[in-house]
Amino acid sequence: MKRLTVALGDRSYPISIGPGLLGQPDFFQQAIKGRQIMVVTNDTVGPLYLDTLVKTLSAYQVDVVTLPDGEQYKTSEVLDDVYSALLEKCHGRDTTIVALGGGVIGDMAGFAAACYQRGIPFVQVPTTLLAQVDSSVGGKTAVNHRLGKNMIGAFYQPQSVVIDIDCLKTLPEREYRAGMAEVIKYGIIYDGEFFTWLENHLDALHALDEQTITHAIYRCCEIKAEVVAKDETEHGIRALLNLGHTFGHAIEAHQGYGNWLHGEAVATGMVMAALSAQKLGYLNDGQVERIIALIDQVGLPVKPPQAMSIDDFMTHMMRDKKVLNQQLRVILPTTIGSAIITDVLSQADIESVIGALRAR
Ligand SMILES: NC(=O)c1ccc[n+]([C@@H]2O[C@H](COP(=O)([O-])OP(=O)(O)OC[C@H]3O[C@@H](n4cnc5c(N)ncnc54)[C@H](O)[C@@H]3O)[C@@H](O)[C@H]2O)c1
Ligand SMILES: O=C(O)C(=O)C[C@@H](O)[C@H](O)[C@H](O)COP(=O)(O)O
Ligand SMILES: [Zn+2]
Repeated sequence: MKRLTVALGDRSYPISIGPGLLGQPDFFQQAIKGRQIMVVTNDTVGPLYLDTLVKTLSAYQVDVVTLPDGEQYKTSEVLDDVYSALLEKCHGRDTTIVALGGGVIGDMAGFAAACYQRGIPFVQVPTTLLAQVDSSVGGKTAVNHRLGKNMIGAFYQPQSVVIDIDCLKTLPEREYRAGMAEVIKYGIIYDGEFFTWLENHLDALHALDEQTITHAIYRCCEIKAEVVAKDETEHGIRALLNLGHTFGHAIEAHQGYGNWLHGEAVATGMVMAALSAQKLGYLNDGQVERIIALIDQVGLPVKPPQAMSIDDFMTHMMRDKKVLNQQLRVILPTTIGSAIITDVLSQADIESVIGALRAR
């Protein structure tokens, strides 16, 4: 078992990573103060892991709300079901919400916890690779709006993150690949050695070799914890975690939520960012090819959707949360292992990047 801390003063919390944690009461008891729990899950993850979790939480009064599965249900309307379940069962401010699922459930349950009775505690139990390496850590919670990703939300930190790596054994292949996009992101923005390590360990990672996958999850959480501790509400370095997301969120919203998975859209977005960086002279040809090769080897898309025009991209990108004074700002790598936020990328640059990728 490995443990990390997200250091945020009196709101600091642990991240525990290991096999079988879902069945171990200790990891929950340390974080849960009251007697009541509301587990938020979905109709795919519930049948797989709810029984184990409820048994583990047998010292508490546990209620469950099961949401429909999918990015298209990450909405204010569906979130209302969580509030209804809490009210119907008379949950008060001492209730803890436990988010059992991937990033969609974690983001929604976290936002419900931030809002219900103006804030109740919550615990993240991420069950996808993407949620284990990224979304369960750092306190970004949200739902989508039809006009933009994660547009309604709050920064609200969990009490604890419990990562049971055994959950990955039931994860569909496509979801594993989507999670790898965020793993690769950490290598590009923060740790060139980790990027090289990924290039050399793809097979062991894919086989879910325990030591290898634990190392990858640990390193991603370590980087995220360090970044979030320095800049919890994204006024500086935290924006780097958004590499590929300005392009990626545009793809997700334009294609219809759930048609491109978040990780798939971010993968293509990172390729677009790499080509943009090459165009501006930040990355050389060899670095760009390494980024594209790793993303491609994992089986992630490297080209934007054929039907998406430059205007489609710009419409969505100008609503991105990093836009400042109506000026587009994107994250671009400056080498493999570091990145910057910049406002110098023009619409013409982006158009030429899209053209170059389509011609490949
Ligand atoms: N808050 C953040 O910092 C942050 C970071 C990255 C992504 N996100 C958000 O996370 C979401 C994407 O998360 P995701 O990739 O986990 O998608 P997801 O939550 O939709 O889960 C992917 C699929 O896998 C299923 N699933 C989950 N765990 C499983 C398991 N162990 N076995 C079998 N099936 C399982 C789910 O039911 C779903 O069908 C997006 O909404 C994205 O915006 C948030
Ligand atoms: O934690 C962060 O900060 C991130 O940007 C992580 C991203 O992987 C994640 O997709 C996040 O939800 C995007 O945030 P948004 O502010 O662009 O909606
Ligand atoms: Zn993301």
